[in-house]
Amino acid sequence: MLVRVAAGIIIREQKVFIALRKASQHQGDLWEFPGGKCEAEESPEQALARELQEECGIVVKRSDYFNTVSHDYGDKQVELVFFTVTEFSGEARGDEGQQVRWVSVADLADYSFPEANKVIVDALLAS
Ligand SMILES: Nc1nc2c([nH]c(=O)n2[C@H]2C[C@H](O)[C@@H](COP(=O)(O)OP(=O)(O)OP(=O)(O)O)O2)c(=O)[nH]1
Ligand SMILES: [Mg+2]
Repeated sequence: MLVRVAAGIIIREQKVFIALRKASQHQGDLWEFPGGKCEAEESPEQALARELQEECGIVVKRSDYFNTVSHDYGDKQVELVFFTVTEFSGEARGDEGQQVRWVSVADLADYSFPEANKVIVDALLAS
């Protein structure tokens, strides 16, 4: 099963917004950049905007392509399209009951992310 996912690296005042995946979800109990699966006929940008509104309650005003990561989890193959989100309206929150946090880029090293995120987190830490 190959799924295409759009995820947002939401940045405000040098901090990044991350969310904890629910234990019951795939790659559960790990931190993520919020986002979700692209529906048929939906571009990654459109999926990103929809998912961030649903999961975090924000309206994306500016997103920029960051990187694409393909990863095989064995039970699931994902193509993750990451965007930075630097302008949005609303206050980012966990609208699906998920724990959320604004963390400084350097502190991302203290959080456990799914394996596919390693290259992204490393790139942010090096930036
Ligand atoms: N959103 C997000 N998903 C990630 C990240 N890293 C990573 O490996 N994934 C994987 C976990 C999942 O297999 C898939 C994303 O699925 P999802 O659970 O967010 O999808 P969704 O929001 O549409 O949720 P659902 O309808 O399946 O509940 O991508 C990440 O940083 N953010
Ligand atoms: Mg999601």
